[in-house]
Order: sequence, then C-alpha cells, then structure tokens
Amino acid sequence: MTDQTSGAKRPREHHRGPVRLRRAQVESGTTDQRLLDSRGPTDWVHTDPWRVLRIQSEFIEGFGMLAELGPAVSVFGSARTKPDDTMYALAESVGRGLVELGHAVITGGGPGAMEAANKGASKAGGVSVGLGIELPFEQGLNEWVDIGITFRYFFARKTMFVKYSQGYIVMPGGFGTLDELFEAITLAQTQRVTSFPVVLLGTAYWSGLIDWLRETVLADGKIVPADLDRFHLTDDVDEALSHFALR
Ligand SMILES: C/C(=C\CNc1ncnc2c1ncn2[C@@H]1O[C@H](COP(=O)(O)O)[C@@H](O)[C@H]1O)CO
Repeated sequence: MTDQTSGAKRPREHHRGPVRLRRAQVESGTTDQRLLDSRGPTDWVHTDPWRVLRIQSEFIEGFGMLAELGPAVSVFGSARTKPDDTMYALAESVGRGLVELGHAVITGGGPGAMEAANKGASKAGGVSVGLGIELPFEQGLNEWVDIGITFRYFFARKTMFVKYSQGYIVMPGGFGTLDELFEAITLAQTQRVTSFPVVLLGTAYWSGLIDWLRETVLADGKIVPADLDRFHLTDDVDEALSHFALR
C-alpha cells in the first residue's frame, strides 16, 4: 500500500478495536467469518472461564428483570408443605397481605409454601415472582409465578433475593429454608444488609431452634444477646406483615 502524501510503501495494516496489526500479523478473513466457519474442539464449554460468562449472564438477567420491581418481600418455606397444611393457607395469606401493603412477593418458585405465597400474591393482583433453581429432576416453576427466572447457580439466585427484598418472611421448612434464614441473619450480623426484617412464622415449629440458639449458642458465647433480636417470631400474619409496612 502506498502512502498518499509521501509516496512511501506502507505495510499491510489492520485495526481491531484498540489493537493494530501489521504485516504477517494481519489475519485473513473477518471475525464473523472465523466465528461461523470454525467448529473445533468443544471442551472449553466445560471450563471455568466459560462458566464465569454463564454466571455473569445470570446476574445480568436477574438484575435486568428485577431492577424495576419496586418494594418486595421474599417468602421462604418448605417445598414439601402440602395444600391441606395450615402453613399453606398461612403462606397464601402472607402473599396476599404483602400485595395489599404494596409489595411484590418473591419466592423460590417451587412447590409447597413457595407456591402458596405466589398464589396469594397473584390472586390478589400483585406481582408474583419465582426465582427457581435448576434441579437434577424436572420441576419447573409453580403455576402462580407470574415473573420467573430459573437459575443454574445458587449463589447468583441468592443474591437476587437479598438485593431485591426489603426483608424475609420465613415459614416452616427444611435445610433450604434454614440456609436462607441463616444467610439473612449472617448478612445482617456482618452489616452486609441494613434494616432487613426477618420474621419467622410458626412459633411451635421455630421455638425449639430459638431455645437452642439461646441455651446453647448464646450460652456458649458463639453469638451475643443482640443477635437474638435479628429476627421476630409470631403466629400472627398481621403481626408478621407489620414489619413491612411501607411509609
Ligand atoms: C424437594 C422438592 C422440590 C425442590 N424444589 C425447590 N424449588 C425451588 N426452591 C427450592 C426447592 N427446594 C428448596 N428450595 C429453596 O429452599 C427453600 C425450601 O427448602 P426446604 O428444604 O424445602 O425447606 C425454599 O425457600 C427455596 O428457596 C420436592 O417437591
């Protein structure tokens, strides 16, 4: 190639964003062409750098979908709560009550107490959100989820609950529920979240755990007395809801 001003011969040159390539470094063809033509080995889809992109895409999808949700409360509880269980009816009332207060309701999108809270929210005409998790068996989001996202990665999903909720209402549940409860309390204890009410519904179910926290964990100096004030215990839906009144 000849320089128009000096007449000197210029080397072959290619610009790729901020990169400048010359002479033998100039690649033939276009980037699209290389992308579409090459198949090559596929093992890279199982590597950590590729997973990082998938993780990133979950945060992008989650933030993008939930950023404009408005005030919301997450309701947790057992996937195994049956529709004829009193806790199912209670979770449904919680979902409805939160909507009446002006909140969207976020659950794990599964069956049981999650379904009940979504049902209450959706039937009350509110925003019913399910943040599901990919499971080894086919499950899908419960039918009362009106905005649903299914995550591959637990930690990306858990970030969404905390980031987009004003607090948590926790119904009786197993390991999944306990994990969610203790994560919330730990985030408050370590000042990752501020002003984040956590309400436990069901005194008969939770009392044993709270007694153990007081009599063993506190007595042994593993928590301080103020840590026991990080959650509220009640059987009464209205009392549970009173922690989430919007000013
Ligand atoms: C075990 C069964 C279904 C599991 N399906 C779930 N779908 C969505 N979210 C779930 C599921 N299981 C647990 N979670 C999360 O943990 C909490 C409930 O866990 P628990 O151990 O049942 O208490 C819940 O809040 C979800 O966020 C069979 O039906």
